[in-house]
Amino acid sequence: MNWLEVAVHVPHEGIDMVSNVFDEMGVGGVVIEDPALISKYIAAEIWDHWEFPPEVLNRPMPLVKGYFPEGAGLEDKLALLQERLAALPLADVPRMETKRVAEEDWATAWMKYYKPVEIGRRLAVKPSWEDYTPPEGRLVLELDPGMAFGCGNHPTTTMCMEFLEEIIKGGETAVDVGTGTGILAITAAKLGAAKVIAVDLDEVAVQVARENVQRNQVQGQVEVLQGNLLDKVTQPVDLVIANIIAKVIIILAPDVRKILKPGGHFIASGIIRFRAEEVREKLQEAGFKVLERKEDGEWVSYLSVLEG
Ligand SMILES: C[S@@+](CC[C@H](N)C(=O)[O-])C[C@H]1O[C@@H](n2cnc3c(N)ncnc32)[C@H](O)[C@@H]1O
Repeated sequence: MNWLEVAVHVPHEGIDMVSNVFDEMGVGGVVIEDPALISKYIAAEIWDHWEFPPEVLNRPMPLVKGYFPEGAGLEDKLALLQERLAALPLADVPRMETKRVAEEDWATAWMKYYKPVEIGRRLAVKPSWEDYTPPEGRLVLELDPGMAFGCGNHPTTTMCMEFLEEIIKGGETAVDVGTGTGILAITAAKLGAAKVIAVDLDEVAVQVARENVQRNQVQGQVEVLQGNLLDKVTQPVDLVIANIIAKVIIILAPDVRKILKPGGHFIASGIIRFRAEEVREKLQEAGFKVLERKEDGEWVSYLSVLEG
């Protein structure tokens, strides 16, 4: 099925009114792009990292977008929408723009961005729909990311994989906090970890990670659980991996200390560069010695060890 995207340009005070018009017409999944709100969030440092093109940030007015299925009755729906927008108590009638969107573009557009990628000295990640023959000696992870994060194409993930390659000797127990697709837990298992608990808050990620664990036949080593940070973990482990964000790493560090065996490692990633020193201090305060720092673009990852 194809869809018609209707973008309505509206002043800030009209955003809720236009969303409500879409809702009343049975249009679900309304998208709001409000440059003032985005700028406010950026200024308040609510996001560690953001990527908005200048045309979104500099747009003079917010946009409210709704999606109509193409087919019989579309003209009437658009006429009704126009009528309802004209009746809103706003100084000017909001301007409307339309664009066709093909269903298959939505469903599969992201797939073209995922290609097989070789990571570190011994690892490779292959999306499940791509053909790839690894060079001798590379361990291949086969992943289908679905709606979860982590297909080996983000530096925060690849830096963790490189650390895992360095420290896993075989037989370790580990926890992967915020597992997404399960990529880091599966990496640890393929490198020889004996037991990995992979946790994510998001039930979609948990489902995707479980499928990827099966796909890579590491179900004997990796257990995927839905949970908040370390709330499902009680046993002491040799290694904790967390690729989340700086704020969460800071909160997590004292709890990681509680479940790590003495001399255990903590791989912390997803740290935006401007918060990297603050994270290092918090790691040290929590009793960790930072062994190595990696950086790639705006992102920093630390490998640390529990002292004492
Ligand atoms: C940046 S992704 C990392 C995914 C994967 N580990 C990787 O390295 O590519 C962060 C993941 O952490 C999960 N997450 C965020 N907050 C969490 C929390 N409080 N407890 C557990 N998981 C959390 C998110 O749902 C997301 O899947």
